[in-house]
Amino acid sequence: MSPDIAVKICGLATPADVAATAAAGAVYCGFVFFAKSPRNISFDAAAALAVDAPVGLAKVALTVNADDAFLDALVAKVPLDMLQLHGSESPARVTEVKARYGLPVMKAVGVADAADLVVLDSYLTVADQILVDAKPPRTAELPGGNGLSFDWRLIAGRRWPVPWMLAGGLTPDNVAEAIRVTGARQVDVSSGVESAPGIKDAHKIATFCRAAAGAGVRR
Ligand SMILES: O=C(O)c1ccccc1NCC(=O)[C@H](O)[C@H](O)COP(=O)(O)O
Repeated sequence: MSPDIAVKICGLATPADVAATAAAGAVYCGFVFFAKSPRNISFDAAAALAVDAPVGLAKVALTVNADDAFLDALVAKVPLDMLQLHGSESPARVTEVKARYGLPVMKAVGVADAADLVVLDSYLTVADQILVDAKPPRTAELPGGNGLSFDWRLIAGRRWPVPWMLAGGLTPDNVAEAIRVTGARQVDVSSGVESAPGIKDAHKIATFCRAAAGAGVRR
């Protein structure tokens, strides 16, 4: 697979998910720690997956407005390469988390309109990466992983001074177009590579990664 586009497969729950993600050439795998999510896993389960993950597959922990006690326990138990903050954490909280754990932090920002890009800007000096995701509907149970896209034209031609990842409603069928419109070099997917909520599909993971790599080659 071309290293031109880095893929993150989020919401892994089983050794087979990790194996499929690595075999497909993804660069990152994500573990969700959010009780309401169908993808939520325990620290023990994540630790077992992370310890057995192939070298080179970056392990990302996704949390939502987690406090220090939660993050202390997570980081003590699970070997991680990055923390993904997917709630309403402020720039000051991102700074605190980076300093406390010494891990790179990716801040997720929900985008629905141009005003959200102003919010995004406020994280550029504090986060190591930005996850540019679809803003969840007000009624959504989950702040992410809803399989919804935003209007990619909102960020067409935008460039930021830190690495960023496109997310939200990506699928094997639309990821190439999403990359073409936005110029993303990294993409993140969860529900688009599932057969049911929380159940990853190895064939969809492979097809998604191939489609992303193909889009990178054509850029
Ligand atoms: O995936 C979840 O269940 C989840 C729960 C709580 C916060 C965030 C969550 N997922 C965030 C992700 O990183 C997803 O990959 C991203 O939002 C894209 O999701 P999807 O639209 O399903 O591909």
